[in-house]
Amino acid sequence: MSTTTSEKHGFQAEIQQLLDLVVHSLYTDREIFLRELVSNASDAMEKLRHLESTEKDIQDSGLPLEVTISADQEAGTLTIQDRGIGMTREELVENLGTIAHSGTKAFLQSMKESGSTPAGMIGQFGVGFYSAFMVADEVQVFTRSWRKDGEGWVWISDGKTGYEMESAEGLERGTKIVLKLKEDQKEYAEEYRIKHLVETYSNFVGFPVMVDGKRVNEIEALWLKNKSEISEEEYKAFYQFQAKAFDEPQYRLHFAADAPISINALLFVPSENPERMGFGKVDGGVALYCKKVLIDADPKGLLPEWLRFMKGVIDSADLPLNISRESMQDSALVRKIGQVIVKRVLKMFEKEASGDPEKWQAFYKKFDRFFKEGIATDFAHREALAKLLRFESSMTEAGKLTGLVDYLTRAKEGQEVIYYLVGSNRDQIEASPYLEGFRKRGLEVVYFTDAVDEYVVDSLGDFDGKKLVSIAKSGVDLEDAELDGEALSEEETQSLCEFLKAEFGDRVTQVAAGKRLVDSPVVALTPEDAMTPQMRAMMKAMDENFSDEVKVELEINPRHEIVRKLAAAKDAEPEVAKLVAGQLLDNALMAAGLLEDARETVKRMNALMAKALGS
Ligand SMILES: Nc1ncnc2c1ncn2[C@@H]1O[C@H](COP(=O)(O)OP(=O)(O)OP(=O)(O)O)[C@@H](O)[C@H]1O
Repeated sequence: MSTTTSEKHGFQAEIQQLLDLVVHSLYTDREIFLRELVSNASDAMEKLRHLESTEKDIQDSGLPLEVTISADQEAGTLTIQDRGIGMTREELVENLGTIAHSGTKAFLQSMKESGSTPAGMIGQFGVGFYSAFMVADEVQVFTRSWRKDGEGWVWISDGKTGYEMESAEGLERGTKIVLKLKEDQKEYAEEYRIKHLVETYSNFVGFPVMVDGKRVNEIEALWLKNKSEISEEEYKAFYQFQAKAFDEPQYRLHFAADAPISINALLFVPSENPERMGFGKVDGGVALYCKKVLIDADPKGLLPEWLRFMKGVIDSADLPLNISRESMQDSALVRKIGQVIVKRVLKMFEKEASGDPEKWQAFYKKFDRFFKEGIATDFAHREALAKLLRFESSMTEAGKLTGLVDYLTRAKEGQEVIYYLVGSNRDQIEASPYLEGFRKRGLEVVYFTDAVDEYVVDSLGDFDGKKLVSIAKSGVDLEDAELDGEALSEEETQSLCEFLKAEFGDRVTQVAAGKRLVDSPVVALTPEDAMTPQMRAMMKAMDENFSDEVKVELEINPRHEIVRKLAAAKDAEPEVAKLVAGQLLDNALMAAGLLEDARETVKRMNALMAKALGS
């Protein structure tokens, strides 16, 4: 190379400001400079590829389109070369000496006015090329345009006040950027470091990236390809590479959208849930790209927390490459992308769940907690998530699951609510007296057996306009049913209830006859505004000083033999009647999981046994 002319240029005031910011404020993320330079190189070659279809006269048209990176540890330099469109003299001045990006100008202006440097905002604008000055104290740009008549140029700057330009002979088409690394940034002249950075940030760049003669980026950006061109094997290999996984993906979502935002997404659902295997909360596994260049491997605020089990890639050409990790969460565009993705994912789940219910059930049994968490935390998608819930019910076989949509198709005409019961397992629920009246009337009851279910139902409240109603609570209205056996008269019932209420005092809020029971004499109901037994158990587990008097509503079955005999005994044998009454209440509390102190119960049982034996 022999130089002919030399010109000195001062940077535009904004560039100086920008450089100052980049060099002094972005120091924590210095390594991104390579991503920026490789991305510029790739853009320049992409542009050339476009030109090739329209222009005949292209300088050095046979050159291979690749990025070549070479490090010279002795000299302390790093060189990034591409075979893209290059730049003419005018383009050099325009592109590397002035700021075209209007957002950047506005940002700098607002910062000047406020007089501060909000750290979280810095990365929002394009630092691009200038990030080279984070690691280099001199940058040389050798470039030759694709236009045949142009000559080569070199642009040199220390990134402080301005730059020098000279014409340069003997250059081939494209751009070569030589970084003279700062004394404390020499690590970037080490081959392994550079390789690692390319693998991290530029793995899917659409041109070969060569580091010291070897291609580093081997993986194709599968998400940008047509579905029909991708085999199952390729999908699986990509998933395992991207998610660092060994299992088979369970479900897959691959789509492209142009409006309102450009999105290419390839997402996977793994087959194992590590959280269930005791690994603690997993990190998000969906990475955000802009035109094949990684922006953030785990972008906060893109997808809701409950989707953290998803893996894959979202690529949006509309994103600014330099959006910072901190500003991600505040970005309206990122939020919008997230909304589009969640909608699509939910739709995919719904389709898969109805298309192959068996597969969905098997998957759901492992991943249910995520969907439940979603219901409790993601208000906007609550209803869609509720459709995906699965559970056993009084109409399923043990071990088989059903959903709320199916529940409603089986509901009786005029049934305006969804009945459920919380318990620790199916057997315990089925043995409880609560179910009797519902079974008798053919009303389906959902069994919620997971510790978090009660909380989930509380968050959900209703589904498809139908309220979710616990059958262990008071205030459930049932129609009359044909029941066998004679019942107490209304007056007899009334008088027995009064007797029992007087006997129990404040332990019960009310004693009344009801329609829920068939085979049991009494049942304890949780008053509508009171804590449920499950909540109580949880509170007690969390706080040893927790104390709150148990209060229930007692429902009696006026057809039950014990109840009928008790009605007679309360006048004839008041002493026995009192013992029986006390025992009935304790039995009901036991069935409800609410008997907290059994000392009185045991004493009473002993007295009853003594009576039964005639002593
Ligand atoms: N390797 C290159 N070959 C050709 N032109 C380049 C090259 N690198 C940079 N340029 C030109 O310089 C301009 C400024 O680059 P810079 O990286 O600062 O911003 P950008 O690429 O436009 O935006 P951003 O990096 O924020 O996405 C580019 O738009 C491009 O025209």
